[in-house]
Amino acid sequence: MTTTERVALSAIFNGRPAEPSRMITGERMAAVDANAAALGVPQKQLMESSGHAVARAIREIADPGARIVIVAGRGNNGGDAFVAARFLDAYDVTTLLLGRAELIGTDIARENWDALEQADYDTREVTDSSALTPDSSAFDLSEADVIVDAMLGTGISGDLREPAATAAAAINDTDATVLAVDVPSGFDADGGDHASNGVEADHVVTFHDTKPGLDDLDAELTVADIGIPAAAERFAGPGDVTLARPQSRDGRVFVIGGGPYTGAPALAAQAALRAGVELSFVAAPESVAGEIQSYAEDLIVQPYGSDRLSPDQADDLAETAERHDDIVVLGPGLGTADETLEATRQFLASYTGAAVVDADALSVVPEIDTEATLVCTPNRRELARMGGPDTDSLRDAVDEIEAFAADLGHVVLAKGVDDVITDGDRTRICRSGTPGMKVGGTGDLLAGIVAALLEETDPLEAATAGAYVSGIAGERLADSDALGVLASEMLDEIPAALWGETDA
Ligand SMILES: NC(=O)C1=CN([C@@H]2O[C@H](COP(=O)(O)OP(=O)(O)OC[C@H]3O[C@@H](n4cnc5c(N)ncnc54)[C@H](O)[C@@H]3O)[C@@H](O)[C@H]2O)[C@@H](O)CC1
Ligand SMILES: [K+]
Repeated sequence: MTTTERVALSAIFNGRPAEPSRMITGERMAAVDANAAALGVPQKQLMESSGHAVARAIREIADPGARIVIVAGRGNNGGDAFVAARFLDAYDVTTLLLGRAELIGTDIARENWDALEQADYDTREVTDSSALTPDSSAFDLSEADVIVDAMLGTGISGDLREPAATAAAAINDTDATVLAVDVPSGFDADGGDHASNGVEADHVVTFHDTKPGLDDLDAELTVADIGIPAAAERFAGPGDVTLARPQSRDGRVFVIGGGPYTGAPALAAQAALRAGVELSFVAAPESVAGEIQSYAEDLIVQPYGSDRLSPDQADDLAETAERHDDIVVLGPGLGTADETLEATRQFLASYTGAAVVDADALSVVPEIDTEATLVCTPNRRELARMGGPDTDSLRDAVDEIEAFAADLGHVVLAKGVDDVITDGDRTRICRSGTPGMKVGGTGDLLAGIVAALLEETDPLEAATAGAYVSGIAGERLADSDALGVLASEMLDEIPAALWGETDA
């Protein structure tokens, strides 16, 4: 079947006009799901939609009265199928759970299992997967017209382990039509690989968007709309934080800043430490190194012999950052002296690693060809000076900012009341924060947080999560009408904003 036919088929199932769907990884899907929950659409509601979509697909391929066997795992993929069973009263349905019901892994899947039991549906726990093999008399899978594969969804990677492996072999052995829920069990929705011992499906009903690699399988694919609001993808939320949250204390941030100003590099470097990096370095002129160090004993300040950054230091700094695989923050407090701007040009021309570019260093980015991976963090004024739109409301200028980022070839995090984060293709808006955060130093904080998150994830995700976390750090300090927040106070709130409950 061609992609166009698949899209057309999915339109029939969804009852909406065919439109080419985008691709989403399983990991990002979980983030969008968490964002939806924070917007008031809880996952149990999405599970209900998913189950309903599976039932609709079954009605397309099997006549009433047909024998349907659901083989479910103990995760949410199984939960979707428990829901589907309730929509299939016109069929002869048996739901098999691989394992014991007490071990169902999530509340929402368990609640849907309990509902089946209490409503007297035909449910069975399979504690010994050999019960499913063809020579077993315990359960005859071969009687099924349709087998629903709801063992494993987007929560897995690698070859199937037992009992799923035996069950998959038994399913593949039958002549029944196999319909997979979300992905065929064994399919890695992040990498697009299919385990060699995975389920071979004839139909796949996947949710929200197709997943990488699904289109290449020899199966009929339906993409079902399950009612996730577009805002769950568009607006930064707690799911974005989960994606970018550091899992271990790791990595080094290298702030190149200071000269005319000293607070800015110190704030950026401290924010990176608060956001999980192991070491935070500041390369700064000798004349101000002591002052920067005096703000925080946690920083490692590396002085160079001049009053301000100049081309003499550029190659050395790029070489040092690359040797240690540092994430660079370029710009805080550097000033706009000609020789400093020349030094930032030279640095970016030779540097090939990752960097957050902020403040005075931003103006050179449009003129420079660089192999570095950059996240540029302009405020309104800096964005206009770089050649982007000049606007009061970044949100109204989203399309222009997106086009600007596409042209620039780097991720842009434009800072305003609502931040706009874009790589020129994918674009997000961040609404967290308080009016009081319109104070000196919060931009430096954000640069440091994004740098730390770049250790963990890709530039767009790091910038999105960084913007959200910085806003939550501000919200934690003050009611939205309190205008006295200080960036230095926000530092202490970063860990809770990043690792605490962010969806309250
Ligand atoms: N994310 C979303 O937006 C939604 C997800 N839903 C469903 O939830 C599913 C994801 O659910 P879960 O995250 O609970 O994960 P799964 O239901 O995919 O299962 C995860 C379980 O598989 C086990 N596992 C991992 N690797 C394995 C391997 N190689 N062999 C055997 N077992 C393995 C893990 O221990 C874990 O218990 C989706 O595929 C979809 O069906 C839907 O309910 C609706 C919304
Ligand atoms: K599945």
